[in-house]
Amino acid sequence: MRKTVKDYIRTIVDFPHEGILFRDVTTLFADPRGFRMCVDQLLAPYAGLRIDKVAGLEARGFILGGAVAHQLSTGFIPIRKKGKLPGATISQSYTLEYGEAVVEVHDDAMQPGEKVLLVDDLLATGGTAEAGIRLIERLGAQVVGCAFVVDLPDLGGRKRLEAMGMEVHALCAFEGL
Ligand SMILES: O=P(O)(O)OC[C@H]1O[C@H](OP(=O)(O)OP(=O)(O)O)[C@H](O)[C@@H]1O
Ligand SMILES: Nc1ncnc2[nH]cnc12
Repeated sequence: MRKTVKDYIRTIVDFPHEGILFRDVTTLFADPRGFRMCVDQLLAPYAGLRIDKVAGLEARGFILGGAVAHQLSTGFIPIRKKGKLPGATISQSYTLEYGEAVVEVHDDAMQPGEKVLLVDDLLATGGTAEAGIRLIERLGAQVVGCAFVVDLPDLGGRKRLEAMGMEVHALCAFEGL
């Protein structure tokens, strides 16, 4: 039987903490057929739509977002952890399992009215993606979709983003944490 995207994803038990099943996409990215399938499936719903920019969330969203932007012939915008971008930025804080984190984008990375596709490898609580969406919207651009390889539905991220009016696309789901 032909392998699906999900078949290429490796699960590491107890990383980074005991009790966590870490869904490791490096094995998907390392396989030429797997990586191509994954990028093709991520962008398929958006073929024919106007997309001005693809935004990727650090770090694994950069690998996917760059490939998707290349395929769609758009620019790529990195949304980075605090302190990494060299130009003037706007910042958005979000909640992690323990404490808070901050993501940033260059304040001239998008223009008002531009249509942006947000890409990341995995949707868990949705905190990271929500922070990315808020940054894009604060620049006056519009998020036309949020595309992920993996959804962890038990952590509620999809519901959280859909409650914000977002269109969420994920290639596969893993039940449990
Ligand atoms: O939906 P959430 O609960 O916000 O979790 C999802 C985020 O967590 C992971 O990144 P991580 O924060 O581990 O950063 P990294 O990619 O830099 O390792 C993943 O790549 C997503 O960006
Ligand atoms: N279970 C998980 N596997 C990989 N990345 C994650 N980010 C948050 N939860 C994760």
